[in-house]
Amino acid sequence: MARGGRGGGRGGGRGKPFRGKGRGRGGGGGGGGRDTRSEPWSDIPRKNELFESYYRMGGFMEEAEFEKMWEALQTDLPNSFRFTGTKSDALAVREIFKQRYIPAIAAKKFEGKPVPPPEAVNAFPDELVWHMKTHKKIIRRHAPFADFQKFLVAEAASGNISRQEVVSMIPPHFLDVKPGMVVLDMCAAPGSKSAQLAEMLHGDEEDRVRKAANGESVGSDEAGDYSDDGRSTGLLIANDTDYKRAGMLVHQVKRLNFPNLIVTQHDASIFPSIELPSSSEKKNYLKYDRILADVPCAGDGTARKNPNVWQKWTPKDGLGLHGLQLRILFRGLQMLKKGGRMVYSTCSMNPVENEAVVAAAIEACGGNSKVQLVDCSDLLPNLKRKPGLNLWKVLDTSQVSAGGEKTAHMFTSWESFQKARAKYEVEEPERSFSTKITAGCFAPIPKSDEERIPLERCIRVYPHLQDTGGFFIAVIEKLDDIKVKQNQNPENAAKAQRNRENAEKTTDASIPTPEENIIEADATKGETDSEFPDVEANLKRKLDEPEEAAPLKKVKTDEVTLAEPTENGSTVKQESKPAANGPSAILAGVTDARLKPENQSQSKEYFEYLPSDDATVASIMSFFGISERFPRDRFMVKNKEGLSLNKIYYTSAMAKDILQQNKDRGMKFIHCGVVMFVAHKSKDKDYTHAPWRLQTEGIRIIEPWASNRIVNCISKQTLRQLIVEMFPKLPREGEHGMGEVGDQLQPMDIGCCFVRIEKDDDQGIPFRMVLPLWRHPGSANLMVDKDDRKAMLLRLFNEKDTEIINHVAEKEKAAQKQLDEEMADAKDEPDVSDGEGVKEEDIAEEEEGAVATIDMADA
Ligand SMILES: C[S@@+](CC[C@H](N)C(=O)[O-])C[C@H]1O[C@@H](n2cnc3c(N)ncnc32)[C@H](O)[C@@H]1O
Repeated sequence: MARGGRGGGRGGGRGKPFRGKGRGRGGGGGGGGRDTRSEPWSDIPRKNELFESYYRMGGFMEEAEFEKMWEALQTDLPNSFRFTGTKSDALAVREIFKQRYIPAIAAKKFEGKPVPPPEAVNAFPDELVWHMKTHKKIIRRHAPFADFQKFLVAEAASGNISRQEVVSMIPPHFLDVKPGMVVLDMCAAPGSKSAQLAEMLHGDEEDRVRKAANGESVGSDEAGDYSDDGRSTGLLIANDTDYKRAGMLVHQVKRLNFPNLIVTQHDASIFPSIELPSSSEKKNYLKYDRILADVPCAGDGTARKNPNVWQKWTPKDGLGLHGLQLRILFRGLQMLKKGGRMVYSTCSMNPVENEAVVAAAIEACGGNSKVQLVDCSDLLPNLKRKPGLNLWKVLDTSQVSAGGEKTAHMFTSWESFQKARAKYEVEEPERSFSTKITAGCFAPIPKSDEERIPLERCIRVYPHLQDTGGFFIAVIEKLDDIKVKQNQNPENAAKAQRNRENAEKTTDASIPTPEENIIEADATKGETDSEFPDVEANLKRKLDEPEEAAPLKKVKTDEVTLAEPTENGSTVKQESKPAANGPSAILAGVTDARLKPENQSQSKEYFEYLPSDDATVASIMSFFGISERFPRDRFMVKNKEGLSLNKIYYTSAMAKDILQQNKDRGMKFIHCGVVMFVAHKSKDKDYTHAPWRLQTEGIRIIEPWASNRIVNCISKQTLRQLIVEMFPKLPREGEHGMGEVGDQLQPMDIGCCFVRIEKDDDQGIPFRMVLPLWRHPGSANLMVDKDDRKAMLLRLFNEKDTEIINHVAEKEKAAQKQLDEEMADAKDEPDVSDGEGVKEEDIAEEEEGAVATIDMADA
């Protein structure tokens, strides 16, 4: 259902996704600071000796592998995009793209050489993901690229194409989401993966709803749970802690028109337990079938598009983020259902942010018997990948204030690090070691085969493997409830609290001071595992520019105990004491946040449901002849008073349960609901019996259940007329006939209608569309804005320069011109023309059309 009218676009279609500047991964953590990829940065040398030395020396990959990766990092990242929406719709748009643009581009030469056309990325199924190596400058300036670029921009604005980095598309594929599942995206902004997850949850719902409305049976099968009369019963909660980025997330997911989607703004490491209605005294909390933790990271895998990596990356970034990453992953595992699946991902290649986090989280959960890494070699089989690491070194990034030979050191185990620290405590007490290094940063040393965590099941995607960015993915399944550890001994509790505070400081201090960026250490021959030689000069490098403020500052751990919400909301207690500086200490505050109910009053959004017998809803349902089977109790308004004033939204049953049950608990819900009806304000008494308009956003949800106000547009030429003319005339003295649509509209009352356009291969209509249309007294107006009309003309008719005609506006303009001229010509004359030729009715219609256009944007 989700997507809207599927005509000009998918509901509003106003947003221009993936354009302009956005902040990079991590919202500011290390290399994930401000993303300047849309700015020219060819003058920035792709050099960062720290980065190079760290990856060369860390034992993360073979020398030859490293060389290939390094070479790839020196080159620009191909542009990539994917076709979005239901599979059949996505395939249809892909076909237009393939047939119309690929041959023309393939025949093109630039400066005498053939230009490589866009290519399907074969790591993904059905040729739905493409990338293009041709430089943007060529694409923008030269036909046929310019035409193709126009198509890309129009379809991206309409929501049929999504520009997204290839590697960023991988994690949702490993999550194996099916309709009916409850899914949480913990760090979701700007929302490209949330969009993928929503599509997966949505499945082939629209076909099923139509079948259900026609009386055919649909329900649950292997493909998913559609038991809500063909609708997918699942839910997606997309969360981000950062206020601004959460705003971007709302903008992005609003376009999906998915009634099963809630956006929240919480710190994922203390994500609140969401209450569900309960039939008994016992509290009931939401647990998730699937969780994505695409965590903030240092982002060195984005070096091909992100100059910050070259300018600012230090090994300190990853170390600083390890604690937060671990807390987020652990919190996710707590909230996962038994049998559920979680994907942890970063766009960093640093094991401290990757395998170390995964291993520490698995250990903290109680090992392989509780949560286990999944072997995903059979998923996306064409994806070129490398196994996760079982061994790596951890760099001590501290500074030695005393003189002496300055060398940074890498350690392979927590023990050797501790030993070195102990030695220096005696011999050189002023020598400091990085406080960010914890036991969990090191590769685990298993006591037995059974205990061994098969980290090779993690997935590493390196830039040179298939010309992408770098990425890390781990897929974890929850086998059993996690019995989490808690200190009951007050001394231990106090210690854990101190450790927790240190861990917080550690995380918050992810913005390095200039001194901290100077990695210097005395040689500790024989004590450390290896040295990090020959980087003295670059280690002393100063970072003058402060990093962008990181959302990480918002990390708060309000609770001391380790707690997993159980079925009854209590916490599971006590097992053993945490090792100081070990993962347990970092995790000591991971639980659901204590919600403050008063937060609710600060919330900008109200979500008030209308009663199922609401008179306004009843009149709308009756006007459009909506089947009794369509639920009446899921309509919502967004004002405090709960009145149906301007807009009526629709949500799924589960979204409603959650919003209502948690209304006064202090949850920060910042978006939910698809706008379904908008009040049609007019002084004209003719309209008062039909005062609500259908909206592109929600039209596909309700249309299968309608029996009134349906107009079938059969001919592609009629459709073209409806698109090109803003106000085509209804049949009247042979003027603007509007074909079969005009005939059907003629006997109808004034008000809104559904226009159905069925898929028709013979005519070149690639998929089914449903669009709202307002029947005026003498004309009709497809309620689709100009940009979407242009996108439809390009997609369906391959017309790129056709002007949209607005007879009413033209007449009004002509009348005004005439009026101005007459006034100028006859200053002495007492009377002026009254704008002959422009009928008042037409002006009114134009004004209403304008209102409709504005409202569709759902400002
Ligand atoms: C790598 S980005 C996520 C990208 C996103 N998954 C996508 O595909 O569009 C990491 C996000 O984590 C957010 N973040 C940072 N700390 C967080 C925290 N403690 N809780 C939740 N989100 C956090 C950042 O604001 C940032 O948007």
